[in-house]
This record gives sequence, structure tokens and C-alpha cells, in this order.
Amino acid sequence: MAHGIDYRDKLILAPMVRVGTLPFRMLAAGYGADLTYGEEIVDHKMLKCSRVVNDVLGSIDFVENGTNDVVFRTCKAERDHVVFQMGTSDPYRALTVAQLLCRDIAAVDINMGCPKPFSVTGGMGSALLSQPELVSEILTTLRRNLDIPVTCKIRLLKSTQETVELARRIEKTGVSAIAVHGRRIPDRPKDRAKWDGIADVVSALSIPVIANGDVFEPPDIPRIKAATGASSVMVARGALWNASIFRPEGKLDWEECIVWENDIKFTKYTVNNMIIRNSSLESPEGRAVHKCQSLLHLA
Ligand SMILES: Cc1cc2nc3c(=O)[nH]c(=O)nc-3n(C[C@H](O)[C@H](O)[C@H](O)COP(=O)(O)O)c2cc1C
Repeated sequence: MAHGIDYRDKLILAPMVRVGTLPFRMLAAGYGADLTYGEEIVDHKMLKCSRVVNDVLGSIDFVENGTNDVVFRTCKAERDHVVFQMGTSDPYRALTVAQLLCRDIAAVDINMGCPKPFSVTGGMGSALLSQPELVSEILTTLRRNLDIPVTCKIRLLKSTQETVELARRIEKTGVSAIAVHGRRIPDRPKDRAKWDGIADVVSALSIPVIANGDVFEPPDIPRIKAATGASSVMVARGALWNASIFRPEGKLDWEECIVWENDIKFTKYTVNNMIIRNSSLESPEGRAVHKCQSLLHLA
């Protein structure tokens, strides 16, 4: 039986490629996120990695063999709340990767929502939504062989009935929770999230459902809970734009929420997104970030 996490009443940093690296996860946790998902990492990539204890930084690095590339970095301080999100289409690859990671992470999540071509062509992400047998196999294999919690993140399907059928099937595998992004595969991020679609899943299941979509301001947190009945809430863009959304005392000014100790590419991506949302790339700070070549310049 998996031990560890009570998925009820949690505030969760969503998985975000290029954003959800260790510094951003620590920032979100510091502001009050109960669980912090890493960016999706594909199983093939992790299979080429070895675990290395980094005594200089005090981190645990999963480094691609024969290179110095750190594919996933974590540390003891986030051991109880970091969720590793995996892209996979195969139960045995998924299990091998999860076994490599399991002593350093709080839980493992399978991405079943990403509609991007690189995911879908590999049979991963939202391609899994039309493969219920494979979904069951992957989740059951992980569940039976790991003693950390296993979860997955889905999107809504075309009809309520299809979504609920898949969610029920997922529940039967014994996962600890399911995150539901209230959009369908063809929906764009600017289309409004369908909170009623999440509510349909909540009423059909007894495991905790994590509601995701369009939580941008602190008052949206109780709103999405009330509208969906979900016990937990996951925030992506609202946290990217200002990670202090998780702060119980209320949001801080976004400029106080910038992370430094990170790969310059990822930091620039994250800071650019904050600037686009809160100011403008044509502003002096926007132009300055564009020119930066190093974290020292960024500071
Ligand atoms: C920059 C960015 C990267 C994302 N990367 C992932 C990812 O790696 N895995 C995933 O399941 N979803 C990913 N998503 C989707 C979010 O987790 C979330 O489901 C979606 O943005 C809706 O939440 P929001 O309305 O709070 O932004 C990403 C979203 C953004 C904005």
C-alpha cells in the first residue's frame, strides 16, 4: 500500500515544462504550495540517467550518462512534497524510471494531458486518453511495485460520459488521486476551463480529485473548490506569473518573486512570462531581460 500523502485540501504547483525546476518548486513551496510537480520528463530520457549526489549544491542530480546534463535535480528539503511527472507510453519503462527515482521523491504522476506533437507521436500525454487499457496497465504496474503514491493528470474527453468512464477506470487501478485539467484536447489555453466538467468527475469518484484550470488569483481557489467539489487545487499559469499565489496571507508584488539559481534559459523563460503578464517586454525591465547572458546580468 502506498504511504505518504493525503491528497485532500492541497494547494498544488502544476507541472510546467521549462518552469518547474528545483528553484521554482522551492519558491512555490516556500510560499505555501503543499505539493510541487516537476516539469514533465520523458521516460526515455530518464532511462539514460544515473543518480549523482551533488555535494557542492547539496542536491541529488539525475545526470545523462556520458554528459554533464542534469535532467532532473531535487534535494532532501523537497523530498516530502516533490512530484515527479513522467511522460510515458509503456508500463515497464515507467516502472524502471520510477524505481530509479522513488527514494528521492514524494510521488509519481503520469502525464495524460499534453496535446503537443512530441508527446502524442510517442503515444504519451493526451494520446493515452484514447488507450484506456494501456492507462490501466501503466498505473497498475506502478501501483503494485512502488510504495510511493501514484497519480495521473488528464484532460476532459469529448463527452462527460467518456471522461467519467476513463476516470472510473483510473480510480480502479488504486491511484491516490487524479488531477483533471478542465479543458479538452483541442481547447487552447485562452479558452475558458470547464469547471463543470471537473465537477462531473468529482461526483463520480471517491478518490481525491485535483481541480486544474484558470486559477489566477487567490479568490479563484475557493471558487474552483466550490464549483467543482474538488478537494485540491492545482495552479499553473497563475503560479508562473506570480508564485506567491500560494501565500496564505495574499499575493506579493510579482517582482519580489523572481528566482535566480537556475539554468539561464529556464530563468529567462520564466521571468519573460512574468513580465509579459505583469508589465511588457518593451518596458525597460523587459528589454534588459532579453539582453541578459547570465544570471549575474539578470540580477
Ligand atoms: C509553461 C507551461 C508548461 C506546461 N507543462 C506541462 C507539463 O509538463 N505537464 C503537464 O501535465 N501540463 C503542463 N502544462 C499544463 C498545466 O499543467 C495546466 O494543466 C494548464 O496550464 C492549465 O492550468 P492553468 O489554467 O492554471 O494554467 C503546462 C502549462 C504551461 C503554461
